[in-house]
Amino acid sequence: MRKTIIAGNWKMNHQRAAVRDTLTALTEQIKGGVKPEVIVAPAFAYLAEAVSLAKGTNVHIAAQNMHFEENGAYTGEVSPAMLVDVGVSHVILGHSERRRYFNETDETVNLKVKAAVAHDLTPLMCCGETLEQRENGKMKVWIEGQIKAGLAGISAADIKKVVIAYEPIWAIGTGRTASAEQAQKVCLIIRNTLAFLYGAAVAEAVPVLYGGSMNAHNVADLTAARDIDGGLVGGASLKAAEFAEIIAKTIVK
Ligand SMILES: O=C[C@H](O)COP(=O)(O)O
Repeated sequence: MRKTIIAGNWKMNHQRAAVRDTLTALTEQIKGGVKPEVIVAPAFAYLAEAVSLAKGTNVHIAAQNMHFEENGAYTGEVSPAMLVDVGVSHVILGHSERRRYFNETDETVNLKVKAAVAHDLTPLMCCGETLEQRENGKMKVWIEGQIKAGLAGISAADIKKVVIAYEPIWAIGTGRTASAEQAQKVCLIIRNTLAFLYGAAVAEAVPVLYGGSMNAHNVADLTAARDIDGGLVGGASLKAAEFAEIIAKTIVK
């Protein structure tokens, strides 16, 4: 049975007090009854504090990005070893906002996925198509390409340490969610691509999440779908009560 995961990506939101308040309230609200694995990704500046707040709770802390090199002259960057050093366990890689605003490519995402796995950080590797690609019938080829390129050189043993997040760009922060049927269709394309690369049994073990305007109203529908193993939640993860409701309503299959 593969894991069900709900991850909150706080993006460039929440300063110290809000990080503290939201995490404290969240850990309190999900105490005891949590079924999916819960991950929260605050901004770099607050990772160490978040790790310390989450210690002994059901919440894992993720970074929203990292560099693939160990160290060196890369002003402004953070290495995998630094994340491990502060107690971070997961890292979001290749988010469409990183690809769009910071020139991330499938090649750099691939280097980061390899570096994450080498450091025992669990990568949440993102993929997703634009509305234009979807409307032009290019979604399938695009998604398959992102998965193959992002995972190039990742072994069958290491893919089991990877989480994939499908985030249609047209659904991110727009309030326009993909229907469960649309999201399931793409998550199945992703699983079939994993099966092509690693075999069906391995593909069955890899969690594939959906992200894009997920909220407490649509999470049950989305996570009831066979190949959707949870969510990568943006806006609706910023308030503890709303995020806790999403977690509570997630279907663990
Ligand atoms: O990483 C999270 C996704 O970009 C989804 O964001 P959203 O839930 O605000 O649409």
